[in-house]
Parts: sequence; structure tokens; C-alpha cells
Amino acid sequence: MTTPPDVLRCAYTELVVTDLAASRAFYVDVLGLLVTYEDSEAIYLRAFEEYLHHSLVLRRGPVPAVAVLAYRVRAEADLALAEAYYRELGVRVERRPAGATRGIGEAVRVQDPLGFPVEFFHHAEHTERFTQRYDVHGAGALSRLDHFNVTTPDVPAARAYYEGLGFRVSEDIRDNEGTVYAAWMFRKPTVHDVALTGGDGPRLHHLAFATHERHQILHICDHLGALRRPEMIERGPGRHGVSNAFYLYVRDPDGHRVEIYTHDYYTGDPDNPVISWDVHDNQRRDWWGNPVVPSWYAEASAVLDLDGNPQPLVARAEAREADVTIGADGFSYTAGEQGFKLGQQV
Ligand SMILES: O=S(=O)(O)c1ccc(O)c(O)c1
Ligand SMILES: [Fe+2]
Repeated sequence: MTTPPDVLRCAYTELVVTDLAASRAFYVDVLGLLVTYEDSEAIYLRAFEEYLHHSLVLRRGPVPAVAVLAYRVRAEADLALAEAYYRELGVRVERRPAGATRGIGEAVRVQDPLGFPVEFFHHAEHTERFTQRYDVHGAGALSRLDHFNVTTPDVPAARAYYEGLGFRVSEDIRDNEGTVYAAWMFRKPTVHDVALTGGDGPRLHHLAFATHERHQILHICDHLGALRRPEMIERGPGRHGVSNAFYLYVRDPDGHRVEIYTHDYYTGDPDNPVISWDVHDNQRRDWWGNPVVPSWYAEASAVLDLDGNPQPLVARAEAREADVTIGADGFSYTAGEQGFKLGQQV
């Protein structure tokens, strides 16, 4: 294989939304993202610590979907490496001129081997960084985009593909028979830039923004309560087992899933130990043992191909986590000195 591009981190995604005003109310008024630019067709958003033009684009369209998952690369020269790497993989590759996406320089956009629309860019327009603009921060104050979580049928194959791009595994979920249900992979020195969730795919399971404080996550819950929109809270707040992050999952007006996430850990040393969880460990997905709601396993966002058409799904052939943990997490167990403790039954 040719040399892969030097990926720095996950950088932005573009979501197709059916009601731009309703989405603006959710991402700006509730989640507190900053508007870098907006017009009648699209809104370009960033979080408080971000100085590139955007980390999220909302584009008005007829069907909710994901138009691109974009990674920033270290230098402009990495674009040629990306182009050669993906041409050697035999997938569709497009060069995009600067400005093809507002605020983004020249880019390489591909349909990756897993079926996802993925873009690599270096140059992007700089804008004001609001790190200390506490006069503007709401109580929810998202600081930066943290990761993508993608649903894909074959987790080991997806892991090998991302390892080819220089990503490393921080944690995974597997069973004693060797089935891998999920894996977390990183370029920036945190738990992940991308997580691989075993399931029918390609789909986007969620995008995640980081906050600095747990109280900011709690405020978002209180804010949704005040709007009488508790149904937008899908899972959490809680403490993850994998990643150790404090988390909340909310669903936007189109059902796109957004995680708000804080307190994971540093992974930057070359000997960072991989943590493997037993799929039956009732604390893997919620450290307090709370069950995972069935919709969290079942639902995810469609992704578009490079022509803007929804990608057909490939069914997962191996066991599904929601099946092997009976219900959401009923009859799971947590092994320990006291023997097995059964998880909550749904
Ligand atoms: O539910 S898990 O603890 O496996 C988990 C860990 C980290 C994440 O970002 C996530 O979405 C889910
Ligand atoms: Fe996540």
C-alpha cells in the first residue's frame, strides 16, 4: 500500500436536515453551538474552542442523511497521499477545489471501503476562537467535536481499514468466542476519533461534542425539560464503562444522534494499553449498570454516496450486541468477587 495521509483528527460532518429552522433551534439555542455563517440552504456551526470555520454543517434537504465525515490532515501534501492511497484501494476518489465546502480549502473526498463519504482536508478558514468568551457561553458550552461513531457490519474489517490509516485501538467489546461487537480508534491522543459499532451499515450512529464539565451536560437535560422536549433525551446522562466518559445522547429534530461527552482519558503514548470488555459485562456501556435503550442499538443515520444518493445497507452477519445481552441489557452479568450480578431486566 502507498503511504496513507497523516490524519490529525475528526474535523467536521455535514448533516442533511429537513427543517433548517428547527435544526437551528436545536443546535444553536439548545446545544449552544456558534454560527459561523448561514443562509437559506445551510448553517455552518462550531463549538467554543474551535477556530476553523466549522465542525458541523446543517444542509436543508428532503431526507435526513449524512453527506460527509471529514478528517483534518497535517499538511496540504497529505491530500496527494490520500488521493493515491484511495485510488490504490480502488474506490471512488474526487478532488474538491477550495471553497467547494464554504470555509474548507482543497480537499479529497472518497467513498471509503466501508461505504462512507469521507473527506480529507488541511486548509480551512480561521475564525474567532471563543474559548474565553464566557459572556457568550451558555450553560451547555460545547468545547469541540470529539468523535464520529459509525455502524458497520464487520468490525474487524473496519478496524483493519482504519489501522491502515494509522488509527490505533483504545478499547473494544468482544465475547469469548472472538466476535467483536465494537471498537474505539484514535489519531488525536484521546479515546477515539471514530468508533466502530457492529450493525447494518454504512450508517452514522452518532457524532459527539465534548464539554469540559459534567454540569454542562446536566444543564442540557434541564434545558430540554424546560422546553417540554424530554423525548429528545435518548440515553443518559451517565458514566460510560468504555472511555470512562460522562455522557448524554440526544436526538435532533430529524433523529440524528448527538452525544455530549466529557472526561475520557489520554491515549498518546505508544504503549497505551488496549482495554477489552466482555460483551456480557453489564458495566461496559454504562459504568453504573443502567441498561442501554433498544433504540440506541437499532437506530442510526443513513449516509449518502458522492452523488448524494442514500447508500444501501449491508446487514451484519455476526451476532448483534442487543441480541446477546437479552433485551437491552437484561441478564447481562458483572463478574466479580461476589460471583455474577445480573444486570437490570428491561
Ligand atoms: O456505551 S459505551 O460505553 O460503549 C461508549 C463509550 C464511548 C462512546 O463515545 C460511546 O458513544 C459509547
Ligand atoms: Fe460516542
